[in-house]
Amino acid sequence: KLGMAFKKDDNFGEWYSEVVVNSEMIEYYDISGCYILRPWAMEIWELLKEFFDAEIKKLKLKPYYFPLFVTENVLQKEKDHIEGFAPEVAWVTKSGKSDLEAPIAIRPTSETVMYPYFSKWIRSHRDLPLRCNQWCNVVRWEFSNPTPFIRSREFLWQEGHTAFATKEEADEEVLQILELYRRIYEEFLAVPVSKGRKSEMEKFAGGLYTTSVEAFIPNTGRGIQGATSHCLGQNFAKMFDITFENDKGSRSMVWQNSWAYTTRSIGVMVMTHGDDKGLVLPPRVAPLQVIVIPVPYKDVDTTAIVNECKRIVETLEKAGIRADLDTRENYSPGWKYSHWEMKGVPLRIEIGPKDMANNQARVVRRDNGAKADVPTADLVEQVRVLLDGIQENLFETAKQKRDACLKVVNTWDEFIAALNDKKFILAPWCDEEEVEKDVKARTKGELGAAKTLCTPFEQPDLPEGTKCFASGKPAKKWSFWGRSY
Ligand SMILES: O=C1CCCN[C@@H]1CCCn1cnc2cc(F)c(F)cc2c1=O
Ligand SMILES: [Mg+2]
Repeated sequence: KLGMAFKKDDNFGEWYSEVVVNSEMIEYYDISGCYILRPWAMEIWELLKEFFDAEIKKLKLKPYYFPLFVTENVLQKEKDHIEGFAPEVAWVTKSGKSDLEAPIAIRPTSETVMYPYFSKWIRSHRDLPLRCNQWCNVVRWEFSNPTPFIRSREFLWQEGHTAFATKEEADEEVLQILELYRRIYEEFLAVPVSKGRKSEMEKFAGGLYTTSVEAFIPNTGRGIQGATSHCLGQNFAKMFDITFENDKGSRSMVWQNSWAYTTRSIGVMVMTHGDDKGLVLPPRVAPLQVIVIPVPYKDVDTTAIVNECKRIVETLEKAGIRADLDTRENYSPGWKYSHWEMKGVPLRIEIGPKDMANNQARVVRRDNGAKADVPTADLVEQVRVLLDGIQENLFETAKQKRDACLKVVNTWDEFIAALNDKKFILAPWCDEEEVEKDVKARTKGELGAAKTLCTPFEQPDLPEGTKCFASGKPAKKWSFWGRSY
């Protein structure tokens, strides 16, 4: 099937669903909220994982794998850790025809699975820091509208869980990981994000503080959390008795962090860069960076053209560029152009008789459609330049679009107008939770309520006497507000 039935600016939901299927990333599954991730998605996940895993190994993280299952009493260990989450927990209650003695939960996150063993493994300060990361799936039986990559009942993620002797070490690592998440989004997925701190109401209830990278989807005017890095303080050390003998011979509780990014990141990339021809892939995460297509001509030697295409692919692959050719006889060149545009391949190379005669290649960019005739002798160099140019252009374009949606407001009326205008709102806030709750109450409705997305680390100047947009009280900080996913 070629071409898109829905336009991105007309029907975003249907457009998105069509792009992820037509680009062969996703196959819908017969259980709601569950999706099949096909190679075109998994290869992107693996490219991100390759980068992130290498970076956390530099930070001395060790790979672990903990069980998928957790007992009821362990999961319930701490009320405020999973309070409010209970409806999302999936349970195994039978094996075959017989009931299990006690129901077993499928991990929605792994704190309660891991921390009893952290308690066992950490005895003295020589056992610290403990740095554990696992790549796995988690299950959260959510009921709000399921969306491929963005909100699914099972998703893939990495979850890092670390323990330190001091708060300083924990605080430092929280930000080191957050910077890696910024790089995942900005340097690989070409998606601009804002680093900041979650409010007391929006943070992970079991932790001390939460930092996150926040993205924004202009088409829906919704913020979306890209990844999160929590300092847990000593809360879980207290719950799970994770202590160590310090150098004074007494016992101290450890300081812990936990952090994650998920396959949601792929969905954010699709939403950000996709267009009405389909997916648009940033080269650094493109499973295929160049597709070479022979353009045969009547009574011209097709074999020579195909051989030239093979030679070009080999040359590009030797240079570390992910390239392939499409020699399928039963499809026209035009059909192939549309197919590989739908899949978002950053560069297309067309080789026809004229190109052969002139020892050149016709190179076409997916992001802006620009065409160039490149001498085959310069091809590797030019392809590298073009791929870097596409990566940069996608990021800058996304940044400009996101910044065009940014609205600084100072009053309630400005806030409501900006909210209804699908803006990414920056507003002065008195930092009172009651006010946050009040804004939620006053903005709830069909599209969901507005909430704080994060308080950006980069704070604009806050002139003395600036009032909170919602309460009129003295503002303490600038925060991002908006509807969200
Ligand atoms: O966000 C992270 C990073 C990786 C490790 N976990 C933390 C906090 C997860 C917060 N959270 C998030 N969702 C949950 C859903 C549940 F069903 C449940 F039982 C518990 C949770 C839950 O604790
Ligand atoms: Mg949730």
